[in-house]
Amino acid sequence: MSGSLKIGVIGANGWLGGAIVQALLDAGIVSPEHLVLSLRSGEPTRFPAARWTRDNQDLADSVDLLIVSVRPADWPALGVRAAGKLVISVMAGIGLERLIAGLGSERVVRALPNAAAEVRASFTPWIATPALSAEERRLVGRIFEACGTSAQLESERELDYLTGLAGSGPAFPALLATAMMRHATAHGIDAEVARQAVTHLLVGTGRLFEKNGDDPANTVEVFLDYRGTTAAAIGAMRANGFDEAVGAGLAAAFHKSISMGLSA
Ligand SMILES: NC(=O)C1=CN([C@@H]2O[C@H](COP(=O)(O)OP(=O)(O)OC[C@H]3O[C@@H](n4cnc5c(N)ncnc54)[C@H](O)[C@@H]3O)[C@@H](O)[C@H]2O)C=CC1
Ligand SMILES: O=C(O)[C@@H]1CCC=N1
Repeated sequence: MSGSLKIGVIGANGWLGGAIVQALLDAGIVSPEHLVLSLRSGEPTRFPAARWTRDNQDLADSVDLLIVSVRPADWPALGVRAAGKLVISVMAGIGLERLIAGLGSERVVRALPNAAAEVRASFTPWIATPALSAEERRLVGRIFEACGTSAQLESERELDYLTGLAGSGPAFPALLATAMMRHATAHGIDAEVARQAVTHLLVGTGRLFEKNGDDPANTVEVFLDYRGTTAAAIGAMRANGFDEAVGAGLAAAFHKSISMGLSA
């Protein structure tokens, strides 16, 4: 199906849409002359060899695969019909039923990449309607493997849950890093030194997890065994509600994913 596959991306001037387009080009899944990209206002800043348009219906009519990457609040006004087309939506919260009804296509995928698609390191859960063929599912897998790694799910409830854990995910280590930097600088540590420290600890921990393929809880246990500084810190963090705060945050994202879909 790929090679001469024509791909259209609505919202390609945005953060995630642009990251996906770059990943598709880097992986050779599409060539620039087979890309049709849309933007709402201004001038395109990237992908000069692609065809840019402001006419989303013309874009949908011109391509084999349509990717919708506008914000959920912009979905109701989009009004694009894509009967007979394969469509991938990366919008948080908009469920398969609404996508099928709005687009007029039965071949729809809901996917939740994250911001790390920009560096080909997104984990992307996705779910497809039964109408997708095995070949189309392989294509969807290839697209999200180009953005990092991916997993096809069986239930939309899992996708709603993972909208927080995976889609919003990079924001949470960033939140931890912000709290650590704030504390360090309040204790007189130079801001640039603190920034380097938290950046390397996030990158380094991620690499260790990848290398060991281990349950993160084992890493925590190994550190607790020293009964030293780390155990003192973890004990104090847990006594102050660390686990409960993370759980409440993920539950809030799960509920928001469902409620956004009802209101958007
Ligand atoms: N940024 C992220 O980390 C993630 C984003 N998402 C989802 O991806 C979607 C896009 O998010 P971002 O790229 O972050 O937002 P963004 O605001 O950077 O990009 C959205 C783009 O869509 C354009 N747009 C809006 N209406 C349009 C229309 N009618 N025609 C053409 N273009 C139009 C906007 O001008 C903007 O450039 C959202 O639905 C979001 O829920 C999902 C997971 C992660
Ligand atoms: O925050 C949101 O609503 C989604 C998930 C990450 C970006 N957009």
